[in-house]
Amino acid sequence: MADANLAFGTLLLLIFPLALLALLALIVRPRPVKIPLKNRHVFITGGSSGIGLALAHAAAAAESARVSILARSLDKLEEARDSIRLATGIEAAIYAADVRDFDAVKKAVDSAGPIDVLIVNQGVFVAGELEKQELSEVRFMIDVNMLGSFNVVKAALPGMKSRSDRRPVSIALMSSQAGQVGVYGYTAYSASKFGLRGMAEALQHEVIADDIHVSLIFPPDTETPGLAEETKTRPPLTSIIAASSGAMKADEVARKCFDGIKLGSFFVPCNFEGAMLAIATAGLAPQRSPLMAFVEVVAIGLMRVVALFFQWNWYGSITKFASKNK
Ligand SMILES: NC(=O)C1=CN([C@@H]2O[C@H](COP(=O)(O)OP(=O)(O)OC[C@H]3O[C@@H](n4cnc5c(N)ncnc54)[C@H](OP(=O)(O)O)[C@@H]3O)[C@@H](O)[C@H]2O)C=CC1
Ligand SMILES: CCCCCCCCCCCCCCCC(=O)[C@@H](N)CO
Repeated sequence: MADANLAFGTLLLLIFPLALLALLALIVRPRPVKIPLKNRHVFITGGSSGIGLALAHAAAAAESARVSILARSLDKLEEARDSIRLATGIEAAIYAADVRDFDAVKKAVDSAGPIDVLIVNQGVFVAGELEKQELSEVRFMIDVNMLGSFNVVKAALPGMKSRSDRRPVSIALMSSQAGQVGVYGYTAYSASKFGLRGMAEALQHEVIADDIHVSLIFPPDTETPGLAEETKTRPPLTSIIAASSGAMKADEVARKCFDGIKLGSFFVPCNFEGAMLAIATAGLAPQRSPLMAFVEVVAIGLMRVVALFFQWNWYGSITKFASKNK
């Protein structure tokens, strides 16, 4: 009897997880891939400031053959180019264009030449309750963050598909943890970032046959000029909820991005809270790592409990604020 129990226990504890892992290894899609950075062309939108600038520095340091950055202000682009040259000796190509202007983006992308790693990073954020926010601000965030990303991908895709270098290539979209969970003060911003997820999932279906791999990056609050500007007018509740996830430095985020891009990871979380969010919001996202798939399957129930605790805490803060302001 004791033997039977032991055997049964061993079966459950050992064989079941191993069988699950083996099954997942057979079915995870897309298949595992390695995307080399060395000697390749990395094109970064919003590459003149914050996370984008850190990405440009990291790409140059990774011995990319070429680094191109695109943003609106030529002054900031030139400053960025100088700082990249100073730090790495690499001369980045700069393109002044607004992502809302498809023709301008197309012109920049065409003169930059075929792209191996496209990082669609530009973004704007103005926090505020929808009731107080102007519709022009809502439109601004949707236009730059979402439609702007469509413009960039649409402009770059033909060249990426018809590349002569047959090695795998990457399209990475900069979302945010506010693109995984709706946050007070971020109705428009969260919508613009959640939108990128739908785009990324569908796009991956469409481009996998061309060996193009989509990544979706989810940083927490990150120390950048953009965040410094945003915090001046951010509602206290937005800051309180955002502080549930530890703040990061731009170059730490950049490092996580390239780790994820090189493995073709669909979700790229950046910190521990991000890893929990990735599991809690896995849904039907593609997953190419059998081990991560295993962790998702095993931990998803527990992560739902953790998520409910976070919401319990956030609704507590919201209620406290509401009664204070009555
Ligand atoms: N910082 C944070 O806390 C977090 C940021 N993110 C996301 O990371 C990305 C970068 O953010 P961050 O580094 O903080 O931002 P910054 O404001 O520091 O930099 C934004 C970059 O985007 C460019 N940009 C803005 N609007 C446009 C436009 N219409 N066309 C072309 N380029 C544009 C800016 O240059 P210019 O103004 O000259 O055009 C600049 O290079 C954004 O998508 C943001 O949503 C995600 C999570 C957290
Ligand atoms: C399983 C559950 C785990 C839960 C962890 C939850 C943490 C969520 C915090 C939300 C953070 C939002 C940051 C937005 C950053 C951003 O994009 C702005 N700074 C604009 O740039």
